[in-house]
Amino acid sequence: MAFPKKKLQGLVAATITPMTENGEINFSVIGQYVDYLVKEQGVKNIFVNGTTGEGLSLSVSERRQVAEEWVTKGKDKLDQVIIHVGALSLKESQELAQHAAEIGADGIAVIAPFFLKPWTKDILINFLKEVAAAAPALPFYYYHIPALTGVKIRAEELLDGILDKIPTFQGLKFSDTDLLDFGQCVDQNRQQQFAFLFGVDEQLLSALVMGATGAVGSFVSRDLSTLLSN
Ligand SMILES: CC(=O)N[C@@H]([C@@H](O)[C@H](O)[C@H](O)CO)[C@@H](O)CC(=O)C(=O)O
Repeated sequence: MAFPKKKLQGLVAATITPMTENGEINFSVIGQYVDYLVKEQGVKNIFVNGTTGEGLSLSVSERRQVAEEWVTKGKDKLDQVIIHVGALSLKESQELAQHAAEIGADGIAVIAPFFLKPWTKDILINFLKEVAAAAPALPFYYYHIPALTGVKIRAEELLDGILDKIPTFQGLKFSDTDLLDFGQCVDQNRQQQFAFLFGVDEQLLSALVMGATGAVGSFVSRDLSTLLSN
């Protein structure tokens, strides 16, 4: 069991998935990418196969290979590698979660299924719970991004009692502009020590004031990492 694990906080880089001109994944540059993030940007946590990484446009096989390459190249250089394993198919999501555990990732994140959508909190939680159970030793993060999934269940509602359903739940990647919802998530879960990772770069300062413990974003810079480490 990996718990308790070091809390995921500060700046988390949402990595792009490098491609060749032919549309194949360019694995050969991932090692350089790790060095760039660590040495040039001062960032040691990454979020792989998310929105920026276009995980949902990759095949399951590609997602597995990309995840593995980041974990391998990040070994002894990165602090935490979080793999987004959300998918429309529960089985694919579970396969990716299990794979993330096998390769030694530090956590998994999952978005809500976005075609046949969960229409209640309980339906969504049940989906997330099944995915989390496929990797019972890995910290689990819910990736709330209603503008893209169309699943508008408020994060604050989802978090209420979540540990009873998902014991590995460690935090929230909040990619929405509803700061009232975000503030209520933070306020109502202070005792739980969850990670509250904000995902809308343009509103990060406001989110920090409201209690964000970190940020997952595509715009990373040394200035931001300094800000977040203070
Ligand atoms: C929708 C989207 O791409 N959001 C970005 C932001 O960093 C975004 O690029 C930024 O706020 C500019 O709009 C990240 O939250 C994405 C992200 O963390 C991910 O790749 O999963």
